[in-house]
Amino acid sequence: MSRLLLAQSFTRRLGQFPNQEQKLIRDAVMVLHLDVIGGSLPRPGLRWHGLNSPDLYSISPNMDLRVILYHKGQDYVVLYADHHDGAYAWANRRRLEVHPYTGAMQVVEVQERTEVLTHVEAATEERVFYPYDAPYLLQLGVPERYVQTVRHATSTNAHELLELLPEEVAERLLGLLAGELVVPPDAQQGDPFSHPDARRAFVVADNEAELGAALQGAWQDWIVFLHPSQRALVDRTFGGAARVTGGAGTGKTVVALHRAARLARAGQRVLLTTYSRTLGSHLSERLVQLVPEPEVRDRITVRTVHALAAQLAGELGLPERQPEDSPAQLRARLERAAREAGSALSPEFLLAEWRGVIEAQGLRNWEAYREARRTGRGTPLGVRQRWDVWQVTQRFRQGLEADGRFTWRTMCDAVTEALSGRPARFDHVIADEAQDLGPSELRFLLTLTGGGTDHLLLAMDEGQRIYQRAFPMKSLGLSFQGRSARLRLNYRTSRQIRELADRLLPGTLRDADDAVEQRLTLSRFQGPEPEIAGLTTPEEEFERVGQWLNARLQEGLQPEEIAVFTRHDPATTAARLQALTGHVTTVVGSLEGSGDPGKISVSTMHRAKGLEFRAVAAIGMHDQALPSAQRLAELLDPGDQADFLAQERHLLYVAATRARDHLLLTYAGEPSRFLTPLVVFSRDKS
Ligand SMILES: Nc1ncnc2c1ncn2[C@@H]1O[C@H](COP(=O)(O)OP(=O)(O)OP(=O)(O)O)[C@@H](O)[C@H]1O
Repeated sequence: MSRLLLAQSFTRRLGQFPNQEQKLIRDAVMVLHLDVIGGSLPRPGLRWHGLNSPDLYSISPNMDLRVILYHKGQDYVVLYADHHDGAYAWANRRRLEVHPYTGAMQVVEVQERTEVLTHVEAATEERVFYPYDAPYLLQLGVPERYVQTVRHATSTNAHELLELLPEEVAERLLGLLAGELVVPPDAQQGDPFSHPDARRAFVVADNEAELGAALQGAWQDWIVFLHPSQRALVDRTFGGAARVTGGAGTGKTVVALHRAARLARAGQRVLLTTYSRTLGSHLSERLVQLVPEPEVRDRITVRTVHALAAQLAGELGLPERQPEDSPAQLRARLERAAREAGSALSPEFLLAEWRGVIEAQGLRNWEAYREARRTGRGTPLGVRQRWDVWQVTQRFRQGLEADGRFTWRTMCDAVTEALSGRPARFDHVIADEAQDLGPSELRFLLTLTGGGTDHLLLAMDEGQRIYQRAFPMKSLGLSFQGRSARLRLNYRTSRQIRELADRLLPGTLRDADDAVEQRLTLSRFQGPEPEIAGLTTPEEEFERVGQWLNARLQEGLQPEEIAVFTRHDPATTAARLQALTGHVTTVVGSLEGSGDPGKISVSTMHRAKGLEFRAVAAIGMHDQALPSAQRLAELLDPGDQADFLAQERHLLYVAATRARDHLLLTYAGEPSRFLTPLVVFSRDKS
């Protein structure tokens, strides 16, 4: 029986047409579906037409539009749509081939670049894949016609070559570049479209309703076309706590969502959690799209760690208290406690000791603190000084309790204690942005599950740690040996923006457990070069950002597709930009209204986490603001300073990688020290 499949290259392209053209294309595909399923040939009105490339055909929704199809035997695959010339140019460069080893159907790009790459082989340059023999590369899914080209690729052209290859193959080769052992996928006989590699690129439209939904845009890429390495993480039984890592935009949140959905469909109780409120609401919205069945969604609780701790504190009957967690509030309290205890220790030092050692390790008595390891703290402390710290922090703790207050971590600790010995609340906990969860939060999450198989999955990126000092997970008894995977394909950010942002971080990151990660990633599309603008005065800087925003809007971007981030004071930034551009409406602070039609989002860089926009401007990136000079001046301990600087650097990485197509970074006066190497990089490039 005949069947109709849709390729990701088609669904992705369809969304880019204006509504009227989308409708024409949709109608033509629906008609084709009727004919195909009915067992007849495409009706003459579709103007079915064979092309030069083997097994490729076109149909014509009107005089100009063309839909490109593959047809062989019983299979019809809708591959692409475009205006006349664009469609045929696309088809001329494409072949659909069953891979001779894996058995998966692949869309292979054939074009002059392949030949160019074979010839640019410079005698002096190392050929990065040369150590791997042709049969192994073939087993990895490299299309046969590319095997020799891959073997001759050099470090200069390897990335360009990877962009031409099917995504799953590119990701495996990136793994080789990162020095990993890459296991070939299973070879599969039979239906070439059902191989896991092919399910990345093609989906069968089983019935008319499903096809209709797909064509209306309900089949979003991240819902339907999971990448094989994402799917493997969604489906895998880990047999213990597991971790998925990956740079910004590599689909960690998507994996977390799909895994939650899969487990809930199997009848399990799942907690899907994260640190920040903005990401929490983003997760809820996406879950509704991914899981239409309310009875399945009911088994998934989406809540931030702190909101859940507060809710459980209420349910468990713990004394009612209010959060008090801002550094300024806590410093003021510590200052008071030090005065009362007659201690000369600075509030800043005490706060770092409280946060980084006492709270972090959940220390409840003097003996434990006296013996505690103070990893990462720069100033050594003798017993006498430790006693001094302990006296002050105990006073501080009692003061908080007496005033009916809690810090979020003491709240998590209290709930963890109250939960001990009670039945597990969830079968699985999946935590996104887990690099920002501290030991108290993780201990709390661990007590929520019964510790069964797959009880915990952490999705995280060391390079985006902006709140939390790194700490060894093994101190909580967590090890991810053999249960850790890294995602390498960036779906969000253009190559140009990612390359710039990647320069903010070292190529290799080491976490507090001494696990080393190569950060190599690959973007799937290209875009305009990001801009860095150095101005003389803040007025000129605002002027420049205003012009840039206007230009984006004139290009056709919707205001809700644009965001402006700033280190401090988004309210003022929003007001000034609105006054300058006239038509900009602002959403300030919490970003809760982000994505509202007609509004450009303006927020702090901290609130940017987990979000994405087509265009992003980061304003005020001068050296007094980033790193925050005021906060830096308060830190006396070298360990605290190093931590703070790393977090501020990560903040710029987070802000820059929210952008999909357009990025502008501006400063007036002296550029941020983190920006300087990027300025040099962009200058060299242009
Ligand atoms: N398999 C896929 N196919 C197409 N798009 C995808 C796929 N997986 C993820 N995406 C898209 O890529 C973007 C980034 O995904 P996601 O937010 O999951 O990444 P992330 O690794 O959690 O990013 P960050 O760490 O920066 O928050 C999203 O727009 C998502 O829809």
